[in-house]
Parts: sequence; C-alpha cells; structure tokens
Amino acid sequence: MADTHPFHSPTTHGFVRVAAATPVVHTADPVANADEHIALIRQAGEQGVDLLVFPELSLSAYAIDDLVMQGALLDEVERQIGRLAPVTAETGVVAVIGAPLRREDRLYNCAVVLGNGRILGVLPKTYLPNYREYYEKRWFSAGGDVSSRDGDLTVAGEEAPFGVDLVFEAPNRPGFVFGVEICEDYWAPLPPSTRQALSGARILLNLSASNIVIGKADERALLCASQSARAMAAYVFAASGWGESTTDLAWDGQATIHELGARLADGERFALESHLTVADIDVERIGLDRLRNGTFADCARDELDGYLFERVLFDARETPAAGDLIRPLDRFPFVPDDEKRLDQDCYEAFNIQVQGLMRRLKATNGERIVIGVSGGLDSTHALLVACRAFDRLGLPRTGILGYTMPGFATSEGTKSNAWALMKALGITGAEIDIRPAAEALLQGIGHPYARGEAVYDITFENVQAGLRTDYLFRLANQNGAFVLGTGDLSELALGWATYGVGDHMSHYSVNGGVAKTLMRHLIRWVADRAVVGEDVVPILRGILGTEISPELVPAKDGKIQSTEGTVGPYALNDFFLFYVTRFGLKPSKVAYLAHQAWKDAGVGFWPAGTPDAEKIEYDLATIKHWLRKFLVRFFQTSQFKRSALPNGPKVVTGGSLSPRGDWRAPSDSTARVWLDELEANVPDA
Ligand SMILES: Nc1ncnc2c1ncn2[C@@H]1O[C@H](COP(=O)(O)OP(=O)(O)OC[C@H]2O[C@@H]([n+]3cccc(C(=O)O)c3)[C@H](O)[C@@H]2O)[C@@H](O)[C@H]1O
Ligand SMILES: Nc1ncnc2c1ncn2[C@@H]1O[C@H](COP(=O)(O)OP(=O)(O)OP(=O)(O)O)[C@@H](O)[C@H]1O
Ligand SMILES: NC(=O)CC[C@H](N)C(=O)O
Repeated sequence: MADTHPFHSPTTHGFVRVAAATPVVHTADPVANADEHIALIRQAGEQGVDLLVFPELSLSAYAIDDLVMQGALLDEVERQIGRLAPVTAETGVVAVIGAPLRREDRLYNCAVVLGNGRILGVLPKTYLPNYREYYEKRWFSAGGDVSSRDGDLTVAGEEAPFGVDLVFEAPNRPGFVFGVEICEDYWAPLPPSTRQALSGARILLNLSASNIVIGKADERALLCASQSARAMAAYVFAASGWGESTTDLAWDGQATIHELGARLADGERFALESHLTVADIDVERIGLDRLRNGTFADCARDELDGYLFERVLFDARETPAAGDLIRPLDRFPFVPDDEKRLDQDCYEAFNIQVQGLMRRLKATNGERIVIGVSGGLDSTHALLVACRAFDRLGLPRTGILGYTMPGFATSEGTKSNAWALMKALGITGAEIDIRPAAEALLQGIGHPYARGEAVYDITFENVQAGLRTDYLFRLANQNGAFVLGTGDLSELALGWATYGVGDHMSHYSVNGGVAKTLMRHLIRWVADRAVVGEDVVPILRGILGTEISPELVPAKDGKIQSTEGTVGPYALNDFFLFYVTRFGLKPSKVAYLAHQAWKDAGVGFWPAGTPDAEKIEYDLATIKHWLRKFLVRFFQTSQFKRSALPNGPKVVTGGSLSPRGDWRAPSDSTARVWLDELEANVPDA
C-alpha cells in the first residue's frame, strides 16, 4: 500500500515528533503523579512521539511550599523515577520530567531526562525566582554552577550525568539534539537554552510551573516565539495546570510549541483532563537555516569560547511515525491563510514595489515611463504600482505611457481589458499592432510562417515578445522615459520569459520579487481598497478571472495557449520554489510537503477569498511530474536569464532571484543531483 512506504512518514524527512504533556496534578502525591505520567508516556508512544516534556516539578507538584523539604516525599519522588524509566524503553519515548532531587546537603529543582529505559541525565534549574509570589530560594539551590564534570548524581539507585552543561543527541536521527531549561530560566536575559542551542541543540524544552494571571499567556508565548527565533530552534513549553494547589495562585496548563519564531501548536488551557500537545519539528530545516546564517556559528564561537557541553547519546525510536505530518502547512507559502496576515503582506508588498519605483523615478528625475499593457495579471499589477508611485510623487498619470500591442494570438478579451484598464486609470494609452513588423521579421529570417505554414515554434513566439520589447525601448528613448518591467518571481524561477531582447529586459522591474500566487491577491487587495481609484475596480475583478497565457500562439479549437499547461500549476511551482530557495530542502522532502499540503482539498485552510472552483488537490504522481520539470527549469535551463536581471526590489522572505541578492548560481549547471534524489526517494504511486 502506498502510504506504508517510508516516503509517507514524517520521520523519513527529518521531522522529530515532540509533545508537551499537561498532566492532571496531584498535590504532593508522587505516586498519583507518576500514574498520570505513565499514562501520558504510553499515549505519546502510540502517537509516535519521540520526545515528551512534562511541567516543572511534575512528580511532586510545584505549589507545595515547605512540603518539598519532607524526607518522605523526596524518597517517594526517587522511587517513582525508578518506576517511570522502564516505560520509556517499552514505548520508545524520551520523557523529560520534573523532580526535586538532593545532592549532598542541597536540594535542586531538576529536569530528569528518561530514555532507553534509564536516566540519561539530570539538569538543575539555573534561575530561581524569589520575588513577588515566588520563594524558590527558600527550598532550592541554584544549579548554574553544577557541571557534569563534577560527578554523577545518584537517583533511584542509578548514576546519571548531572549539570547544566548537558545536551542530548540521538545519532540514529540526524539533527535530533535537544536541550532543557526550567521555567524562570527563560525569563532571564540570557536563558541557558541559548548556549544549549549554540552548542548544537535544535529542540529546546521548558518545564514550567507558571501561575496564570491576566495577560501572562501572551507573554509566555512571546518568549517562546522569540527564543525559538533568536536561538534558531524549536521551543517546547509545558506548564502545569489543573490540580496544582490554588491556595494563593491559579494554573492554566499552557502548552505551546514554536519553531523558528512560528507557532506550531497550542494546547487547551484550563483543561480538566490530562492531555498532550503534539507537533512535528523540522530539525533538518533548522540545521539548514543555521548553516546559511553564518551569524549563528560566529556567535557560537564567540559565546562558548571553548566551553564544552557534554553530549549525552541515546537511541531515538526506530519505527517511523505513521500518519500525516502534525504541523501547520500552508498550501501557498507566499500567501498566508490568515486574513489579517495576508492583508499586512499585501500592504507591505505593494508599498515595497511602489517605493522601489519612486526612488528610481526620483533618482533619474523621471516623469515618464512606458509599459506594455497586455490585460494579463503581471502588466496590470505593474501598472497599478506605477499609478500609485506617480500619485505619491505628485506626477500626473498621463506620464505613464501604456501600449497595448496585439500580436498573432492576442484575444479580444485581454485587449479590451487592457484598454479599459488604461482608460480607467487615466494614463496615456496607445495601440501598436506588432503583426506587420513581426511578419517582416519572420519573412527576413525565412520562417515557415511567412510562407503560410502553421508553424508556431519558439522563434514564432519570441519574435513577438522581442518586438514588443523593441518598441517599448525605442518609445522610451523617444519620450524621455524608462521601460517598466512586469515579469514576476515565479517566471524568473522557471525561465518563462524571452531572454534579452524580450520581456526579460527592462529599465526597472517592479514585479521580480513577487510570486505569481501572491500577484492575484495583490491585485485583489488594490481593488478591495480602491487604492488607485474606484473606476478601475470592476476591470480589475474581470482581469482576475482571466486564464494566465502568454498569448503568443494562436488559439486552437477554441483553446488558448495555457502557461500552466506547459510549465505546471503556479500553485505547485511556487510551493517548490519557496522550499528549494528559502531552505534548500531536498526534492523528496519538497514532494512530501507538497503532497501533505495538496492531497486533500477538504483538509486545512485556504487563503481568504479563494473561490470554491479553485480549491483543487494534487496527487503524488502529479506533484512528482511537475517537480521534475521545475527542477530542470530551475537548476539547469533558466539560470542564465537570472544572471542578467534588471534592478528591482526584493519583496518576499522566500528570497529574491537576483544575482545581486539571495540567489547566485552558475548559468551552466545541471539538475542531475536533484533529479536523481527525486527519482531515488519519491515513489511513483
Ligand atoms: N545557459 C545558457 N547560457 C546562454 N544562453 C543560453 C543558455 N541556455 C539557453 N541559451 C540560449 O537562450 C535562448 C533561449 O532563450 P529564449 O530566447 O529566452 O527562449 P526560450 O527560453 O526557449 O523561450 C521563451 C519562453 O518563454 C515564454 N514566454 C515568453 C514571453 C512571455 C511569456 C509569459 O507568458 O510571461 C512567456 C515563451 O512562451 C517561451 O516558451 C537560445 O538561443 C539558447 O541557445
Ligand atoms: N498584447 C500585449 N500588449 C502589450 N504588451 C504585452 C502584450 N502581451 C505581452 N505584453 C508585455 O509582455 C509582458 C509579458 O507577457 P506575459 O503574458 O508574461 O504577461 P502578462 O500578460 O502581463 O501577465 P500573465 O503572465 O500573468 O498573463 C507583459 O507583462 C506585457 O508587458
Ligand atoms: N516556576 C517559575 O520559575 C515561575 C517564574 C516565572 N517568571 C513566572 O512568572 O511564571
């Protein structure tokens, strides 16, 4: 069966399944607490969880004040640790629990890492809160100076490494390295987890007992998000909840998982039942991001300054997790599902484009531009950007010279859209029929079309695209203007433009940083807010419904030349582009993610405003087919076009493809290594 193939398991693609446990707490009752732990560890095991973190002092409960110094309680905590350790061997889960533990004459607030049936290590809390409602220094010793080099700790009759200098690594799962800190530790200006991350931990755990007051949940989430972003890691936070003593305080059991600044999962707060909050962490992506961000490694060198963390090795579970990926996954990486976020992205993208053009107009004392207006998405949006830039500079829109230039395949629909657009925007519009010049050129080079044959090859296409550019550049000279480029980021990725003397070239290109899947939403955004006036709004809505086509080859049997029929759906191409350029993921992982995102139209979210007819799905065979084509286009045949790009602003975090920006690559490379990886690791069905 297809979905039993290892390809379909998140484990195969560098994901580690983590969970934050929110057990029902039994005040000062280690036996009852251990029972809750055992049930949750078993539940986690069934869900394929690799790593499970419990709250602070989860075996004793946190809010037990002076009871934490009672010998009977402390002995019972140790006995229960001895009971829990074997459950980790039985389930394959690594469980990190909270416990008060003694060494010599000191008591420490500890995280105990249990795995492979034993105690892998124990970490004491570094920062003990002793202000406002907290009194931890009354009971505990601060553990900041405890080093594993000073000797093991005896717990439940077993010797275990003990210190704040421990990180844990599973050599059988590359990138599965984690560190642990305890509640207040991450309220410190320099949380211990920062150094753990610098020494290689990609997952950071926080065992917390943080009483709830109004607004505090947001503050904790902010700290989790910021620590995961700054330390370039995942951050898993588990706070204690129902059952902690409410003598003076209350507990909400917040559980939250973040990765590289983004929230992956939130648990239910104020719940009355024990539960898990689960997410798959992409430790491979974290590694790749650290790799390309040299600052992380530079900081590790400066900050650690020779300080060595002890790597505690363990075996992670071998059985690949079954079922789907458990984490949010956008179908459109360039278009957020969240309506507010999309609105903000459109606002920023549009203003970046407008400001880029304004600066260039100012710098050149420019008062005129020329633009080819086709009635398609890209030229429409570039024109909207131009109008806004002229408005903001106080220049009359009549300085925007728009030319609609019908060729052999221009449809009435796009041409009339182009005219309606130019009129509604109040720019200077004109029409140039490029067919006579194109016929002369085809005749001049001896093309069969000139002899009446229906040969619609690349030459036939590029003669038209080339002539349009030729006209625009000479009109620019004639009018003291510059040519505004319209090509977008997705076209640059695919090499879907006519090189040099073609739409590839312009004097300034405003769309080069915008992915095609975002373009529609930008136009919709401009329309919804009437940013460049009311008159144009209905025309923009009409253009949004037009199929994407170069209109270079005449329609056949009523069917127009479809761009997506040739290069593949932009929805998939933009998905591929994002993960290949932003994170450098392998093709098999890109295919896996695309399949997870696109295999079922009924699952997950769609960007606001997506019409039902566009809510489609793609099976793995289709994804593999188009990914293969994408890899050839991106890595092998189109780089020479990107190596010679006009200027234009970077817009999306996925990166720009300018050779002066995020993406530098040879123009004479091969796609072989990517194609081989795809064929080797992605099944056909
Ligand atoms: N690595 C390399 N270094 C230097 N030169 C290289 C090269 N690889 C190919 N070449 C040369 O480049 C030429 C091929 O490139 P090029 O002339 O651009 O032509 P080509 O990429 O073959 O065709 C342009 C494509 O873009 C499409 N298009 C054009 C205009 C607008 C739109 C649209 O809808 O947005 C789409 C059009 O339908 C066509 O499929 C050949 O002469 C080839 O020898
Ligand atoms: N009939 C036309 N009249 C004027 N300019 C054109 C015409 N066809 C193409 N162009 C110019 O060539 C550019 C590239 O054409 P292309 O078809 O890729 O873009 P588009 O029509 O604006 O958008 P999309 O690719 O989203 O359909 C256009 O943006 C436009 O500037
Ligand atoms: N247990 C703790 O370390 C709690 C302290 C933490 N600063 C809080 O506000 O919740």
